[in-house]
Amino acid sequence: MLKFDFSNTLKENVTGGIKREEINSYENKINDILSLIDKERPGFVNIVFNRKWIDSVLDIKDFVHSFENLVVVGIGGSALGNIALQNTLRPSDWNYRSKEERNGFLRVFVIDNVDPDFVASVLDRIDIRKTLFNVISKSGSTAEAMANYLIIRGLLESYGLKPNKHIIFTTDPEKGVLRKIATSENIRTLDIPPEVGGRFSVLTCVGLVSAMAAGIDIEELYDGARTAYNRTIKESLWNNPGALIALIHYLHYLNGRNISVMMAYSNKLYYLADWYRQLWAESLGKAYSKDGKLINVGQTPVKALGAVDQHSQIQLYNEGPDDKIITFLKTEKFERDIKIPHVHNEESLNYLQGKYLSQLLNSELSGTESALAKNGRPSLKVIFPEINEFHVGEFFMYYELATAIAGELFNVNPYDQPGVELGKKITYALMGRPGFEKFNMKQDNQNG
Ligand SMILES: O=P(O)(O)OC[C@H]1O[C@](O)(CO)[C@@H](O)[C@@H]1O
Repeated sequence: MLKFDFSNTLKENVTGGIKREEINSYENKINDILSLIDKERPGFVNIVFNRKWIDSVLDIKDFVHSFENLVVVGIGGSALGNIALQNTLRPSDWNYRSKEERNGFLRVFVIDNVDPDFVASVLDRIDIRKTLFNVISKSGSTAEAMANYLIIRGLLESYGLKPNKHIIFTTDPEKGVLRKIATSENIRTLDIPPEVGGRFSVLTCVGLVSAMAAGIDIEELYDGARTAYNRTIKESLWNNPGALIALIHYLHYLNGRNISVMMAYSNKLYYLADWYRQLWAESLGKAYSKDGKLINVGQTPVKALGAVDQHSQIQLYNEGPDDKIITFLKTEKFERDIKIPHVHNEESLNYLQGKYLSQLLNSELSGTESALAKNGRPSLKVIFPEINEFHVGEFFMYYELATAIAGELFNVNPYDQPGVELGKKITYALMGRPGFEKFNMKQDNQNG
């Protein structure tokens, strides 16, 4: 199981920490929240207790595996889970490996942004005839996903390839333009459960298709997620990582720590921090409380990579404003390791020669953690015994649950995102979409 270390968030170890008694005083409230969650079973929980989503993906397994490349087209919650799964559970050179080295599994690319240089570079790299595109959009209307869909569709047609042989849609079961096109053109579709928001959707078909395509064990992901759920619902507060993540972040926020840094000491785990950023930001950054009061709450999630950001951010974290709570992600087992050879008879290099890179990286984590603690700065640690499907499934569920619990503590609705709508409407107006003319308030500023 994933391991957690909350000791450096506590007053007894770190001057800026929280007192145990303060945490204990929330025990009843947390128990009430957990009972509510177990009673209501939010959509992101229900999916892992239902085989439907795994089965619907397995139904198209042969079709998916008849291709060499899978390109996911989507953005935000329709992309970040895919990116996290691929980068965490596949080696970083996966897409450069030969088919044999990939054991016949597909290369996976994700086109999220509408940066033309980026989109062109992905499309240049793949043989379109051997490529399946999974266009993912829950709403079926997001401008970036739709634009990139139209581009790949145009490309397929220019090659004389039938769209319904190269595209699948992952979208709402009823609503949206993708559903409409799918019905009229007989394009394969997978459903996103309407009650699961994009940032909570990684374990729906949204993340499962690309995972299966790359040979990731989707059953294990689910096992890990279910284990995390059961532990969160059953365990008492001090043995309950999901509840403690939420409560400790909330209490530190009340003490002025309005930034939540997730710092991974593993390039693979870094992509989980990217996924977490959307989850924590969109879910908890809200203007209004559930009872309609203007509160403007939210903790800004920041991602960082150890040891790289020790040489960029750590000065600030140690000595700058005391406004951060830091989460370290650590792995106890790297897939590979490299021994640093004895090359020089040189005193100042002897502490490195003969050691392993994993030892150096994890020592750097300990050094950073201890230095922060000495400076009174709180941190917690999530420890992966190894980076595998089970633990990644656990991680997703713990953080989704922590977000739901934090939503109750902050008294906000963690499942909506009204703040992204206005910008979307202005974009539609600038691009000339009928019905949005009145939002064209930025026209004068356009193009400088
Ligand atoms: O899956 P969709 O509907 O295209 O939405 C993509 C993303 O856009 C948002 O609605 C707003 O950024 C996110 O919540 C969502 O994950």
